[in-house]
Amino acid sequence: MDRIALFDLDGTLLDSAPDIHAALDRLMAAHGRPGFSREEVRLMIGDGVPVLIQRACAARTLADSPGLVAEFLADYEAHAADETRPFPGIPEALAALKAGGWRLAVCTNKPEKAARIILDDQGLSPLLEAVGGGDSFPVRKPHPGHPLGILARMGAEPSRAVLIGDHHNDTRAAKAAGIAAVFAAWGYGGPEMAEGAPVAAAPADLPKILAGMLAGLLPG
Ligand SMILES: O=C(O)COP(=O)(O)O
Ligand SMILES: [Mg+2]
Repeated sequence: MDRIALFDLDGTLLDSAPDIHAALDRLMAAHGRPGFSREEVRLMIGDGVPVLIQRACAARTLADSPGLVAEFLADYEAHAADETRPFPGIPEALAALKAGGWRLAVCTNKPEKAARIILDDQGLSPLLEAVGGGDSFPVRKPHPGHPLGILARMGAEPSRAVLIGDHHNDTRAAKAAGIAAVFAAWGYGGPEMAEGAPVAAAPADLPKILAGMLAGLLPG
């Protein structure tokens, strides 16, 4: 019986804010602007890099442009795995799910190239069947076409999947796609972003919660 766990990346599998913050502050400094606090950066993460840059530019009265996005990405890709690490308990939770027969994939608004750089660096890529980034499809979360596109690549049914994420973009994409959702409370989103989805307090809780949800999924 097929079962698929789709994981969000930033704030769910990875504590990636330190490297995003550092690259964003370098971009601001290069353009004569002050940097941000870590909390400010966490609140700007979730809608992909173009929106991150848009938000940062708006906060620093800097003209937003595709050039700035490219400038950020070139720097970020070179430093994406400097300090970024899986949250404590994530490697163990992924290994337990995999051993329990779950097929694992990533559904992130982070650009696919940067996502793959970190997943390779942290040795997580061999556990994953697919990685769909914010630039891998014509749409991204909260659009349901993002997780549905990944499931289609895997030849898998939405009714057999659970999407685990830390942002309302995750819970909304899952709901619109007919995919079960779990909210990752250890991430960057406030508790209101669960929007009614079951909440996992820590990565170690995932195997049990997902096993319980599987019982509620359609047989097949
Ligand atoms: O890069 C972002 O803004 C968000 O990425 P995520 O979808 O993995 O949380
Ligand atoms: Mg996230």
